[in-house]
Amino acid sequence: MTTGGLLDLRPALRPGILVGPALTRGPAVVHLLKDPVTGVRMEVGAKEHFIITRLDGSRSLAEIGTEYAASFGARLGDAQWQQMLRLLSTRQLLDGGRPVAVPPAAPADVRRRPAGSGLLSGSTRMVADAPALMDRLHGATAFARRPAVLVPLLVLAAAVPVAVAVRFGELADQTGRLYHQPVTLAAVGCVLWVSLGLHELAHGLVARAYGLRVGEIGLRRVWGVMTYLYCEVEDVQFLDRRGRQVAVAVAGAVMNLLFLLPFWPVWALLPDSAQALPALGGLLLLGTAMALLNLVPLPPLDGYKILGYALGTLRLATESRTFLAVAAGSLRPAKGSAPTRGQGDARARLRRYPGRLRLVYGVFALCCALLALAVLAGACLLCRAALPGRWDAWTCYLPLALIAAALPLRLLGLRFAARRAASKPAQDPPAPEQQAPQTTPPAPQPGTPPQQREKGDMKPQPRPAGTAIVLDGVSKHYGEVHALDDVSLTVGQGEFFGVLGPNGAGKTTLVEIVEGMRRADSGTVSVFGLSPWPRNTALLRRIGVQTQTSAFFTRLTAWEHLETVAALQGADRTAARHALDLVGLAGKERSRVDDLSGGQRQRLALATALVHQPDLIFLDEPTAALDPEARRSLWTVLRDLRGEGRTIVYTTHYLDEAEALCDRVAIIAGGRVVALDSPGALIRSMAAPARLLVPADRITVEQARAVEGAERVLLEGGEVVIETRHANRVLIELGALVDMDAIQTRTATLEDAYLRLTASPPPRAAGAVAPAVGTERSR
Ligand SMILES: Nc1ncnc2c1ncn2[C@@H]1O[C@H](COP(=O)(O)OP(=O)(O)OP(=O)(O)O)[C@@H](O)[C@H]1O
Repeated sequence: MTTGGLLDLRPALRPGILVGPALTRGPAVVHLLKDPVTGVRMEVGAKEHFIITRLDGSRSLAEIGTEYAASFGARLGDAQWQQMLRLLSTRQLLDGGRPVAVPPAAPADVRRRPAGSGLLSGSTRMVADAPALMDRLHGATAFARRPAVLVPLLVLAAAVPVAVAVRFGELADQTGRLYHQPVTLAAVGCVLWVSLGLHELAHGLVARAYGLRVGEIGLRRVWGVMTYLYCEVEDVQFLDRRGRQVAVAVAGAVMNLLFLLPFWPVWALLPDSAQALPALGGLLLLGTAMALLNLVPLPPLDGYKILGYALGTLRLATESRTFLAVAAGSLRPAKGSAPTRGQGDARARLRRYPGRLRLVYGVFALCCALLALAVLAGACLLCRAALPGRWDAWTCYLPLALIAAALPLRLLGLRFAARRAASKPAQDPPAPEQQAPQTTPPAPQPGTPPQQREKGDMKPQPRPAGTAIVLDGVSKHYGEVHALDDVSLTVGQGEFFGVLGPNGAGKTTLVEIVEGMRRADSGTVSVFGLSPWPRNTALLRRIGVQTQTSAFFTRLTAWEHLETVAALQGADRTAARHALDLVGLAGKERSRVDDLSGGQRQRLALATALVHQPDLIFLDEPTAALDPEARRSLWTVLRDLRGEGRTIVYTTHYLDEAEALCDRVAIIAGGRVVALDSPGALIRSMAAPARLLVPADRITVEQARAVEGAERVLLEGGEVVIETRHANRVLIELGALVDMDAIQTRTATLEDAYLRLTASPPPRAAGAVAPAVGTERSR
C-alpha cells in the first residue's frame, strides 16, 4: 500500500454525528460519539476527539497533524492516520465514505421485550409516535418556559419542602391517620402514580426544549408489583452544557413538587375537623418525600444522574467501586518486604487517577456508605414509631434483624437454586436479572461485508454500561502445575474480549473458571455480580457457550436441532428462528445436521449457544478449520452479535481475527496475563517497526541498506524488506530510487506484538510443563 498523498486528504465527519463533551470514566477522559442513523455509540479518548472534531473537510491531515503535535507533543505517523481513517470509514462516520447501513427495524417485541421480559416485568410502548407527541406538548407548554413564569414556578417548587419542614408535625400526624384508612390511602397512591407519570413527561419536555429526542413513552412493569410510565430521553450526555444535562434530570422532581402546589391552599384552608385532612396531609408529605427521595444520589435515581452530569463523570458508582478496589489493592499488606505483583499493579493504576478524581470517587463511596447507614437508621426509627408501644424496646432493631435473617436465606436460596440447576437446568425460571428491561441496540444489516481491521483506542461503548466479568487474584493449579497465577482482569458489558496465548498458557482454565465449570483455588470471580461457582442458576441462562466440539442431534435437520435445543433451554420457537437467521443459516433449516458443511456446522454451533439469547457468550475458536471466505463471513455474524450489545469472550489462535474483532485482548503466557489492552494499543506499545516491501528486481539489498532510516534489510522471496520506525523518511528516500507504486507498506500487527510478548513468558511455577496425573479435564 502506498502512502503518498495521505496527508493531503481533507476528510470530513458525516453531518449529524454527535460528539459529546469531555467526561471522565475511571482515571481517563473520554468523549461519547453517536451515529444518529445507526444508533451506534462509541467512546473515544481525548486525542481521538481532538482529531475527529477537526475533520471538517477544510483542513488537511497535515494541518491537523501540526495542531496535534503542538498540543500533544507527538507527531502522528502514516500508520496511525491510516488506522484512524480506516476506523472512521468502517464505522461509516466519514462523509462520502461507504453508504450508511441502516439497521433493519427489529420487531417491536424484540426491541422492547428482550429475553426475560414478560407479563410481570418488562415494558410496553404506549405512544406510537413519541417525538411527535413531545413536539405538541412542547408547543403547548411554551408559556411555562418564559422566565417570567419559570422563575416563580421554580421558587414555588423549592418552597414546598420548606413548607413541609415547617408543618411537619401536623403532616406526619395526618399521614399516620391515613394509614388507618386503606381506601383513602389507595386513592392517595393513585394520585401519586399520576404525579410519577408527569415526572417522566417533565424529563422529556425539558430534553425536548434543549433539542433532544424522546425515543419512547410507555409503561414499565417491575416484578408484577409496580407499573409506571416511562419516557426515554436520548443523548442527554451529548448536551454541551452540564447545566442543561442537570436540568433534564432534575425536571422530574421539580414537576412532582409543582404537582402538589394546588393541594396546599386547600389543605391550609380546611378546618381541623375536616375528614379530608389525612388524605391531603398524607399526599403532601408523601408526595414531597417521593420528590426528595428521587434526588438521593444513588443509582438508579435521578439524583445519581444529576450528580454524574454535574461532575461530568460516566458510571460514577461503578467507577467509584473500581477506584476503591484499586486503592484497597494498593494497600493490601505485602507478604514479604517487596510489594506483590498485584499490589504493584494496583499502585500503578492508582497513580493514574488525578487528585480531583480520587476525591470524587472516594467521597462518593463514603457518602454511599453513610447513606446506607442513614437509611437503616431511618428504617429503625420508622419501625419504632409505627409498631405498638409494647414492642418499643426492641422494634427499632427490626430492620437489622431482617437483614441478618435475609442474608442466610439468600445464601440458602442460591444453594438450592444451584442444586436444582444441576439436576434439571432446562426448566429453571428466568433469572430476575434477565427480566429487567434492557435496550437492544440495532443490529448491523445482514450481508454487510466484513469490516476491515479496526485498531486504535476507539471502542464502541459497552451497552448497557457495567461490568460483565471481574477476576481478582485468581489462581488455579493441577497438582504441581500452576495453570493460572494471580490473574486479575475485568470485562465490560458489551465488550468483545479476546483471550490469546500459546498452547498450555491457561486460557481454557481461565474461561472454564468464569463459566463456572471449574473452581478457582484462590481469588474471586464474579459474572454479572454473581459468583459462577458452584454452578449458578441465575447465571446459566445469561451465558452461552460454544465449543469446538459442540454436540449436535445429527439426525435432525438444522431447524429441528435448534428447536430441540430451544425447548431444552426453555426458549420459544421465535428465539430459535432468531438464532438461525442471525448466523446466516436461514436457507438451511431443512438440511440434516450431518449434511451441513464444516462452516455451516460452526454456524449451527454458534446458533446453539445463542438460542436462549444469552448476554455473555464464550466462543472457542469458532472459525477453526474454516476456509478464508467462510471465516470472513462468520466474522460478520460475530460483529452482528457484538452489535446487539452482547458480551463476547473469544479464545483464538488466529491473531488477525483477534485484531479485527476484539475491543481488548488479554495475552496469557505461563498462567499470567502478560498484556491486556486494545489490539491497537498493544501494537503501539511494542513500537514494532513498519516493513516496506520492494520487488527485488527494482532495488538491491545494498541500495536498500544505504537508505537513511532503514534499520534492517532482508531478502524474503522476491522482495527486499526494509524494517524501519521512520517509514515516512524512508519512503521519501526510496521514492528517489524506485517508483512509489512498487512499494508496499506493512504496518505492525497484533501478531508482531504477540510474538514479542510471548517470546519469553514469565516462568510458570514448579512443574509447569508436566501435567499432573489424576486431575479431571472437562474439555
Ligand atoms: N485437568 C488437568 N490436569 C492436569 N493439568 C492440566 C489440566 N488441565 C490443564 N492442565 C495444564 O494446565 C496448563 C494450562 O492448560 P490450559 O488447557 O488451560 O491451557 P490453554 O491455554 O487452554 O491451552 P490450549 O491452547 O492448548 O487450549 C497446561 O500446562 C495443562 O497441561
